[in-house]
Amino acid sequence: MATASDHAHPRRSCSLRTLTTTTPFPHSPPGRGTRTAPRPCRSRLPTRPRRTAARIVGVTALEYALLIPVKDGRTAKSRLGVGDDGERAQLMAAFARDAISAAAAVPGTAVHVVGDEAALAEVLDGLEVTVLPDEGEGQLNRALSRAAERLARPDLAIAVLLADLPCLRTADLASALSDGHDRRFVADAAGTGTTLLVAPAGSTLDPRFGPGSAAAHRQSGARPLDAELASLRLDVDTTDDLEAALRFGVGVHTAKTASGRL
Ligand SMILES: Nc1nc2c(ncn2[C@@H]2O[C@H](COP(=O)(O)OP(=O)(O)OP(=O)(O)O)[C@@H](O)[C@H]2O)c(=O)[nH]1
Ligand SMILES: C=C(OP(=O)(O)O)C(=O)O
Repeated sequence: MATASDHAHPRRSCSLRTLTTTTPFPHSPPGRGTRTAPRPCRSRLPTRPRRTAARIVGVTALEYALLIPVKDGRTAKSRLGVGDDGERAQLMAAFARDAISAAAAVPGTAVHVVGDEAALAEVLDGLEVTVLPDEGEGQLNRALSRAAERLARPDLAIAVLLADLPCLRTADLASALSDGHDRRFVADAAGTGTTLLVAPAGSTLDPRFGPGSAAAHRQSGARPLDAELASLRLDVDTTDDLEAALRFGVGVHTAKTASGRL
């Protein structure tokens, strides 16, 4: 179960855009208000977001479905030269928990992890996400396209955030999601990969993740976001990346898990 110390975010309701109350919300963009600390919720298939309820309480309605693909920890982060398979799996889980915790706090956004629900049970324990099955047969882009098709709705934008972003700050993600209405992406710090792809409502996601994905997304017509968005660009694939992330500042899970490992 996630605790109140998860990125210092209070927990939220699974029905989105919850109620106005008194709990401060540390990483919210200015003026976005506060939240309750409701119960976490997970299910295999998402129900339609309850927008009516959001309208009744007069706060932000659902605008974005955010897909976060997470691999089974046993095969993840093979390029990370830290520890054995088990330790790498623990680090990957910590990166994912920090990224998901920050993402789940963006107003108007529902987080859907794409992956194997049973294998990820511990990683996702207590987080406010739904889980969509990985139907990609080993192909990340296929898994993302299938998940997007499951959620498709004319008024819903769909975005993909990779899970290896232990530094992610809610404000950076909120800023990127609200920067325009076109199909757009955020390149990683190296400029070659992609950490976020956003497809506006009514468009096709057309994900092109993998080696050289920044160029591939640009060629597909997506617009690169040029704002700083530092915490959204620091993906961790290698030990050097992890060191850079630790220097920048990681979330609580990664800080704890990485401690003494480098
Ligand atoms: N569900 C799902 N997630 C994936 C798949 N491939 C990659 N991911 C996730 O996508 C994100 C980016 O992937 P990579 O950086 O290549 O991560 P990785 O495959 O664990 O790392 P390497 O083994 O070093 O390539 C990470 O959050 C992965 O967990 C896939 O086939 N299915
Ligand atoms: C899948 C990607 O991530 P990475 O480069 O971290 O493997 C990507 O950037 O498209």
